[in-house]
Amino acid sequence: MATTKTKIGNFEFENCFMNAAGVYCYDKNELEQVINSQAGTFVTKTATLQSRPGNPEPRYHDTTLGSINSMGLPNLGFDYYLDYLLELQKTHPHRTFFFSLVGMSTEDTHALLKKVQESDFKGITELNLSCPNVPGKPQIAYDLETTEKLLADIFSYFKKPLGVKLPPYFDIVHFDQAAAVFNKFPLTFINCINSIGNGLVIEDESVVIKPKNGFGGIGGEYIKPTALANVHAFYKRLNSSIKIIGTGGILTGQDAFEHILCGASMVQIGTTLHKEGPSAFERITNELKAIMDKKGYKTIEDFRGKLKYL
Ligand SMILES: O=C1NC(=O)NC(C(=O)O)N1
Repeated sequence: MATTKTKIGNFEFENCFMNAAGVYCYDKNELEQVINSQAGTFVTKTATLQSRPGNPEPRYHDTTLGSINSMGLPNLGFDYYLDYLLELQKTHPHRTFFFSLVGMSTEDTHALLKKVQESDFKGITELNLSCPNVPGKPQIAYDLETTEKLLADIFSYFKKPLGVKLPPYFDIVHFDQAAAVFNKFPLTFINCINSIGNGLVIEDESVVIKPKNGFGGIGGEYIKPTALANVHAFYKRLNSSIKIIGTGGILTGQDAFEHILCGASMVQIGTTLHKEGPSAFERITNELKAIMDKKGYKTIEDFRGKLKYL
């Protein structure tokens, strides 16, 4: 029987599936459900220095092919998630979890990361450089000069495992330029992709979410081709020490197989988890194992990154 174990940095995980930040991770109750599922680990909702109510509702809407959201980074605040993560280090000492965070300003981002650096947190930090839904705030990683300066400043003091959550890029030159920036830093991983920002879903004659006149991040089946392209583009360009987390359009084991074939070492599930609940981890894991068994792959390393070209 195939195993879907994986490794990110110096950490091993029993399963290469986890939630995507924003889904099943707002509070202890939701995170506990992911801990108790077949997921290999979890990532918290992106935490900001102070708690945030987020955008006006309705701000999330499922569609046949996926979802649209403009949550606006609602979260219980950095201290809530850090306290819980430190508690889990006592109750689940052999597990490693991800802490997603971002400041509402550059100063806040540094304040957050300095608090993590000074804390006893032993897990992995995911810096969210790609939220498309805070009015007036750009998706940071679309500004590569700012991103490079931010990472240079961060790595002058931050010595714990750190990765970045990226927006989708759509231009080969941007893949080249972004990879050249990321290769300058000791990143543990990059996570491709966040939702495709500022899409518009209409039902009858109306938008379906309230914030920003209905503009929101798109997830689900719609975004798998873009997610796969970003995973593979960076897999081919980054130093092998920087692992890739694949996020976007995972509905089945086949979708996960494709993300790993493109180079992903971990796969995050968002929209499908929101629709199906944590039982999706067991279903998708079993579907992937069945594909691996059929093809004679024992571990994900047997086919990771080995996408064939014509
Ligand atoms: O990074 C994010 N991506 C999303 O699609 N939505 C959330 C949010 O709006 O909080 N954040």
